[in-house]
Order: sequence, then structure tokens, then C-alpha cells
Amino acid sequence: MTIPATAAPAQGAAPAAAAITLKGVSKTFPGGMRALEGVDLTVPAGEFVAILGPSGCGKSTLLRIVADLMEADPGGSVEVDTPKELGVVFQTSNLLPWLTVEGNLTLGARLRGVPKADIAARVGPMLETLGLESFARKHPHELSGGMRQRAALGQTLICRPKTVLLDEPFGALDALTRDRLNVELLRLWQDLRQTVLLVTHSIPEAVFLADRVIVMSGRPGAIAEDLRIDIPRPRDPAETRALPEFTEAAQHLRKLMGVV
Ligand SMILES: Nc1ncnc2c1ncn2[C@@H]1O[C@H](COP(=O)(O)OP(=O)(O)OP(=O)(O)O)[C@@H](O)[C@H]1O
Repeated sequence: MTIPATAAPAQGAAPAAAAITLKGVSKTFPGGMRALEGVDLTVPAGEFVAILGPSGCGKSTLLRIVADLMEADPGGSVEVDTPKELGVVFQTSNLLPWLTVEGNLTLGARLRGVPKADIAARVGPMLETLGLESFARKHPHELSGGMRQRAALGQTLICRPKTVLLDEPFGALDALTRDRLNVELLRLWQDLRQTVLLVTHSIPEAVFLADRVIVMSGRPGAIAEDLRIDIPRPRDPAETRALPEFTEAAQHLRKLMGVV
């Protein structure tokens, strides 16, 4: 069992309530494929947690279980503090091809019950944050892959979900766009203080973004390491990457994952 790396709260401060609590979560697919084995994980509200692990170790399965898109094996438990306020962005975007970018963002918010006036007030700033303001009237097929992914992120974040599950949302992007979106994501997170669970294959991305990095072992996936990233915020990409704490954490994770 992994001891959560949650920092002790400052004296007098109440500890943050848990947004996600997994206890003994396992998953066996029909045919006997065991994808997860006894995962214990507590994520306090407002924490940014990155999940790293070898391909096929069950990261997406874990996210799907948290999102209630898939059932875990009987015996374990999954608790999400505000299941109705959960936003999910997967590797492939869910944009509707017949709607414009603006239409997709608006529909996303409308389906989640965001009041009309709030939607109208949020669409413009969200498009601007994501660098999509001049593509508001374009349809998904007229966008680059990076733009589509940004729009998909906007479609979820415009609803201001309390908990955000991100499954490799930037995996298919070029390094520059990815860096830029990382910065935007952090900025949005710092404003809204959502709970974030991000699956990534990038060690630098995990260290730059997260308060905690969870490393999963190979299949069946279990938690092999729960590493707290004590790098002050706000984090500037160039300054953060030059910090010894950044290098140290990244090296530790590379070693652990056998990428040297
Ligand atoms: N619906 C399914 N039915 C059967 N097996 C599945 C199903 N979904 C996933 N698996 C298997 O479960 C294991 C974990 O898959 P999962 O997609 O969670 O891994 P992952 O860590 O997210 O991988 P990657 O990093 O490559 O995206 C894999 O071996 C996969 O083949």
C-alpha cells in the first residue's frame, strides 16, 4: 500500500477534503486481462496529480473508473466528491464535426447546465486563453490537431468542473504547442483551483505541472511511487526547468521508469 504523499497542512489550516478516494481498486477485463491491481489513491481537493507509467499499465483504465465510465472489480471502492462536476478530456477529442469551435464550446457548457449568460461571458475569454479567438467560426476539420485538442480542452474547462480528468490531452501535439498549453493549463488551474488528474507519458510535463507524480508499475498497474513535487508556484517554464529540484525529480522518475 502506498502512503499518500499529501503534505501536512500548515498549522491551524484544515486539511483539504479528498476529491477522489480509491481503495483497493482492481480491474480484470473479460478474458482475464488484469489491468489494475489494488490501487489506493487519495487526491485532496485542489491538487494537481500527474500519472506516469509504461504503456498498457492501466492509466486510462484508472481514469475511466474514476469518471464512472467503467466499473472496477468488486471489492474495492471509488469515491468522487463531486461526480456531477467532473470534466474529462481524452486523447481523441469529442468535438462535434457539424458545429463550429464556438458552437462546440457553447454546447459543452449548455449540456452541463451552465446558465446562458455565463456561457456568453465565458466563450470569448476561453477562446482567447487557448489562442483560438480567430478560429471561433471554423469547424473541427478546418483546424490543426493541436487546435482541435485545445478546443476540446476548452469545451471541458468552460464548464469549470471541480475535478478534471485529462488523458494524454497533449500527446499528439508538437513540443511548442504542448509547452504553451501546459502554461495555459497551469494558469487556468491557478485561477480555478480544480482537482486535476492528468495521465501523461512526459516526465518533464508531469514535474512541471503537478503537485504530485504517481508512477504506476507495469501491468497489472499498481502504484509504484507517489512523489511530491515541492517546486514553488506560480511556475514559469524556463525558470522551473532550471531549478535543481526539477532536475532531481525528473532524474529520479527517469531512473524509476528505466529511461536513462
Ligand atoms: N475494453 C477493454 N477490454 C479488454 N482489455 C482492455 C480494454 N481496455 C484496456 N484493456 C487492456 O488493459 C490494459 C491497460 O490499458 P490502458 O489503456 O488502461 O493502459 P494505459 O496505461 O492507458 O496505456 P497507454 O499508455 O498505452 O495509453 C491494456 O493491456 C489494454 O489492452
